[in-house]
Amino acid sequence: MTPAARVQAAIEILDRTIAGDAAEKALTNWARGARYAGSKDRAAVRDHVFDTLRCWRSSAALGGGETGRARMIGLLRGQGSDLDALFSGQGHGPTPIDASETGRSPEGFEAWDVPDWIGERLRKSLGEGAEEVALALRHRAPVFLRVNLLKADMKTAQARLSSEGIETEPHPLSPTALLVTEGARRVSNSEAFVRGMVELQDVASQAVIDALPLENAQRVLDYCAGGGGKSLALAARLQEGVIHAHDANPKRMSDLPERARRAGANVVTKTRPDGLYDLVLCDVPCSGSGAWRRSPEGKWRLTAQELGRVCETQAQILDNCTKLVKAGGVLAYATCSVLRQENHQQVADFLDRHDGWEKLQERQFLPNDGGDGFFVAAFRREEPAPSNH
Ligand SMILES: C[S@@+](CC[C@H](N)C(=O)[O-])C[C@H]1O[C@@H](n2cnc3c(N)ncnc32)[C@H](O)[C@@H]1O
Repeated sequence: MTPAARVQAAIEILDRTIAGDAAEKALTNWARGARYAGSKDRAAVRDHVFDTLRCWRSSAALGGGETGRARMIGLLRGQGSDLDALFSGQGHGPTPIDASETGRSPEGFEAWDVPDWIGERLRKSLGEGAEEVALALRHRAPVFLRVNLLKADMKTAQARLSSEGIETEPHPLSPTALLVTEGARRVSNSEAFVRGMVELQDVASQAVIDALPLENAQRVLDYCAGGGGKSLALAARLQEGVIHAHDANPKRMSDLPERARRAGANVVTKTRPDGLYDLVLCDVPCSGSGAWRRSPEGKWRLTAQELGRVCETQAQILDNCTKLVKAGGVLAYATCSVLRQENHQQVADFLDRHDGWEKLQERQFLPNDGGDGFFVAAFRREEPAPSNH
């Protein structure tokens, strides 16, 4: 496909998303009907679509309209691309741009590429830092790997990846993280990956696990395990002992036993928690605002009501999990959000609702630190006072 034909394909896919299809579905349907498209074409079309979704408001302003075509013009205009070459009307490319498609500079929250109400929440949550975070979320997320210390050390994993054309460098946010600088698309078929030496995992997600006080922990519960990314990272940090992985929707854990086998990790899936634990991690459902670089549609779909509902679920999960922690044990709370309401506010509300818990730490990671936006907090359950009898 020519660069212009890729742009035309992206325009059609964006129009499908405007009509209501999820972008992934629209991309899959397009790829099924486009047998002529090679892997590089598919990757380029996908990049156009997701770049536009990240910059949905600014691209509409710059492109002078709300259609797939207008947004694509706006995106490319903002990137400084040669619009005349791409919109020449030749071959399978889009028709030339006419005088009505001029556009204007985006302003205020339009330029931040967030809905107004989210812009306000970001300001309340992050103050002066809000704009930098919003602007970071307009860009593609880097690819990070976690070196699985159960199978390899950092140097061995890096050398192995390099021999397969995947270049990496360590990242200061986590001692197990490698930033992929070349060959990211080769990772999932590489020997290093297939043999469990590395996992795909965001650096801040790794840093959340690094932050947990796991010394002396024998029994650990990952209460919202999902696909199990954090369960596997927990298992790699735990010297001895077992990780129980649980999820309200157990189907989400269906690949976890195979992933754990490949990683050599002691992770057992559980439909119900089993007894009391030294540490319970609640990696709760959230707005996903810290990960909007990867899932940009969430940025435009989230509503204030939905955020309110998610916050209620987060508080309920924390409350339920208090019953699962041993005296002296730790309850940990994590989100991939940058919104105060889901993070510091939940911590403050939890401490208001529950006696007998001491806050050990809370930390916010921001997308401009390199990884996704994440938040982690930990509370220790106080030991009962010794009786005088
Ligand atoms: C943020 S995701 C977990 C991601 C996962 N820990 C990882 O690192 O890959 C949140 C998970 O919580 C689960 N969940 C939602 N409500 C829950 C509840 N009330 N109890 C337990 N899990 C719940 C969802 O099914 C989802 O898999």
